[in-house]
Amino acid sequence: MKLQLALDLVDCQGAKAILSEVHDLIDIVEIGTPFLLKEGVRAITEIKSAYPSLEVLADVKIMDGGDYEARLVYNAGADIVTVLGAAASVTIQNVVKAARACRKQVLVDMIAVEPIEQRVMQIDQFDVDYICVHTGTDVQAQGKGPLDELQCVSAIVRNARIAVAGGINQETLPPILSYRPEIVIVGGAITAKADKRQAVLAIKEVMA
Ligand SMILES: O=C([C@H](O)CO)[C@H](O)[C@H](O)COP(=O)(O)O
Repeated sequence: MKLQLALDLVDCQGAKAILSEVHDLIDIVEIGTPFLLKEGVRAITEIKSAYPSLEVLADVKIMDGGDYEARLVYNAGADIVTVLGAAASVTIQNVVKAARACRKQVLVDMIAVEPIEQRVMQIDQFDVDYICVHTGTDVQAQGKGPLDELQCVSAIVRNARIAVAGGINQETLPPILSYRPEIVIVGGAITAKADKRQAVLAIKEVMA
């Protein structure tokens, strides 16, 4: 099981400051969507150059132009690229082709896909590396989390590995772990804390 740290509301300087505190404790660093919108793909290159031993996931949330956008991001240094489960199947399949050509990986973000079951079963046939159950920040604000969808998706996925994201913290993590996701994605529960290293250590203690 891997811990992915999502860096969303940062710039390159802020991201490097956080990583200087916790880089040795995490497995994957996510260049979050707001971070990418703010800094562009150069953020991927800067972070990968600074921390080459970390896997870098670029949360570009590809919705179209699967081959072009995936290659753009892989060439910037990303190890994993995200594509939306809401995108056309051909878009997801084009991202997978680009990933295999670049010897990189694909995570399909199921954010806001309803009903999720049938679409997950379709996508699980596309040779994607990860399928991510994800409760977006706007839906989190309505008091919702990823647990119910994770229970459903864990029961039907046969090929892809499972990732989970959406407001995960020390308190909400234990029931999530019972479904043994391959990647646990945590953002605000770490980055909003004054002592980020202690926050990561607390999360890892629950994961152990
Ligand atoms: O992908 C994310 C969201 O859509 C904002 O871009 C976050 O990185 C993801 O939800 C993890 O962050 P937290 O929900 O703060 O743990």
